[in-house]
Amino acid sequence: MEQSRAASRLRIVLGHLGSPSALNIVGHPTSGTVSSASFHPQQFQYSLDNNVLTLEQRKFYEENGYLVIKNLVSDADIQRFRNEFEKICRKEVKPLGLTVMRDVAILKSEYAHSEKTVTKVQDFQEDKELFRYCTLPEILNYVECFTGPNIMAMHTMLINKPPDAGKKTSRHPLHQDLHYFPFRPSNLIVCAWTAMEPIDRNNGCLVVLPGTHRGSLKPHDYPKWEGGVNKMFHGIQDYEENTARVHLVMEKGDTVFFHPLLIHGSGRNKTQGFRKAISCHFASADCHYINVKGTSQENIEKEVAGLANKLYGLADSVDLKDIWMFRARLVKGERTSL
Ligand SMILES: CC(C)CC(=O)SCCNC(=O)CCNC(=O)[C@H](O)C(C)(C)COP(=O)(O)OP(=O)(O)OC[C@H]1O[C@@H](n2cnc3c(N)ncnc32)[C@H](O)[C@@H]1OP(=O)(O)O
Ligand SMILES: Nc1ncnc2c1ncn2[C@@H]1O[C@H](COP(=O)(O)OP(=O)(O)OP(=O)(O)O)[C@@H](O)[C@H]1O
Ligand SMILES: O=C(O)CCC(=O)C(=O)O
Ligand SMILES: [Fe+2]
Ligand SMILES: [Mg+2]
Repeated sequence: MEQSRAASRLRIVLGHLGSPSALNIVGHPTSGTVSSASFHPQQFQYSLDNNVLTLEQRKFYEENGYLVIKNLVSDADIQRFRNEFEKICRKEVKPLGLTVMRDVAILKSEYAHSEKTVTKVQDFQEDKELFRYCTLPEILNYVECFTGPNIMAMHTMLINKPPDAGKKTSRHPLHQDLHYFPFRPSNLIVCAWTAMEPIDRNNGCLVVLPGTHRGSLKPHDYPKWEGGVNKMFHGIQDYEENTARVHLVMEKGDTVFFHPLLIHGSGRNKTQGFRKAISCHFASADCHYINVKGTSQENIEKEVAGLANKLYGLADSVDLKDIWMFRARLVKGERTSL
């Protein structure tokens, strides 16, 4: 109660921010003045006013760029995602537009099609079962705290990190997801990533550098790893070696929401199991596309355009924007811009 009153006061203080929810004042009007010593408007630039996050959770995200919600997705839902993923691996279903990735270390192996050859599937927006993840009310309830009410699912993945074949290729180098995205503003983008089983340092949990979302987008390129690097797994070349890394140990169903500038990666899978997580990047439909030519993102755009050319015969000059518009899906509210 105390918190929601504080929140409604904040809405008044922060009215100038201009977000629709910031102007939508609910609760008790307050005529008293608010001491600037107890409120720091500038600290609330990464999340929107809402009655979902506690003040503590909101402050944590503002400071750290991520927020873990325990036990958010049910076992029953996770089992359904798992079943559908297995069907995809066995080629019993072939969703339109889906990209199937194999780990660079096992490309030449002789496995039959099974979950043992698939490292990741991307762009499952046409798969009803998997896409349910992006529409779960419990997920969207939190997403809205960052995107506001008009929500687009922009990018989807189910990651099946394989046992490391000895070359450390199962690692994901430290990166910022915004490197891959030609839309802004970054503060209206958030990733939801749900552990489909217990995940810790043994099977390669997410590793984050807290607070790095407050920095800028850094140049990315392939890390110079001896054992090889997966296609498009770009990493940051010159991050602060001294920045504290935090390993996110998660239980099945736990979900982390994180900012697209947060530097993160994941470690090697030292177990014999395939470590599974499902995720979606959401953005406010009010975001706009940008032209990345002349920016540090040009290298990834060229690579994606090259792939589109090879796989679909699209012109090399194809604008990334068109690909994003085509696979983006509205999940709540109105499709205003993206
Ligand atoms: C925020 C978010 C976006 C962050 C990220 O997810 S970062 C990682 C994003 N990664 C991607 O988007 C990768 C997309 N992957 C793909 O499109 C596919 O997996 C492809 C790389 C095109 C492979 O497609 P596939 O149908 O398997 O085609 P092929 O078996 O004929 O292979 C075509 C050529 O690609 C090579 N390849 C396949 N998988 C990998 C790999 N994991 N690492 C490095 N190279 C790879 C393969 O050796 C082949 O090369 P060539 O024989 O043509 O020289
Ligand atoms: N010193 C480093 N230089 C560059 N990248 C690093 C460094 N340390 C970690 N990383 C990146 O961060 C990711 C996670 O690191 P982490 O230390 O958890 O994984 P790991 O080295 O595979 O396993 P572990 O340290 O638990 O044996 C790695 O995949 C790697 O991409
Ligand atoms: O290893 C993971 O599950 C996270 C991968 C990741 O950060 C990404 O694909 O952008
Ligand atoms: Fe990522
Ligand atoms: Mg390490």
